[in-house]
Amino acid sequence: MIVAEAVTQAGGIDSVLLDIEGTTIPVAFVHQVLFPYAREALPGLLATRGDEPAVREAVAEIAALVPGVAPLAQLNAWMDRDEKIGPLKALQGLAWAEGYRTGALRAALYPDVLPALRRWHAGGLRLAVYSSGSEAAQRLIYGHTTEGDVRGLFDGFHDLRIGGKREAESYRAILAEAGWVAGRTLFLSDIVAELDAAAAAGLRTCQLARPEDGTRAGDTHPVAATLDEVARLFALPDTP
Ligand SMILES: CSCCC(=O)C(=O)COP(=O)(O)O
Ligand SMILES: [Mg+2]
Repeated sequence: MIVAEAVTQAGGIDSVLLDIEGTTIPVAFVHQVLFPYAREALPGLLATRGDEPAVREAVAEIAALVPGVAPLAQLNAWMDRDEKIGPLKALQGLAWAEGYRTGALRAALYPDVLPALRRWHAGGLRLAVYSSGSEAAQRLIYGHTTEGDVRGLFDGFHDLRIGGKREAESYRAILAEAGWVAGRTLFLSDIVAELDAAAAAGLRTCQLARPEDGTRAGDTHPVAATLDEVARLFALPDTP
């Protein structure tokens, strides 16, 4: 755990980019609630909503990526391997929209997340999301938390259309789009490969290793178990 390095880098951060799964939302919620819900809903969605532009576009993308394979078979194969692929993420987002609409789905963030994000936002930090989940899915999650609609905390929502989370170029593109400065932006994620890519683009980084998720702490980035710990390590606003 590189605590000393974080302490020497404290201060000077004005923007925070946040991963979702394993960072603001429990891995269990994504894997035991969201993913099974989408897996069950996708056959019906493909069968009944194939004329909708978003569905047509995703199906065409699947055909371009894996010609000759039935879309549902390919989606199931990707879900089996938890692949982060644009058309799968787009269709999962459409499936979840129905779940949030009916009330079957509601996003339970880790308990430390909303208090910390509210303090950071009130303290003047700019916040944005970068997740493999589609932008629509990100807005659904933060629009339907157990504490209501908190989308207003965020300035931006970035997904795989800007590039993969393990590629430095994606972080450069996000900074360019947001007008943020790399050295004053902190990226939070549970995945070391994502943090490595962000660090290669010049961002500051901190790994969230949540005990309840069994996340293994790496040894190349500062590590925190909660957003309160992140705030202490990086001297973010209104640290409790
Ligand atoms: C937008 S919520 C669903 C998250 C998701 O589909 C996923 O694959 C997790 O990706 P993340 O980049 O947030 O770890
Ligand atoms: Mg994650």
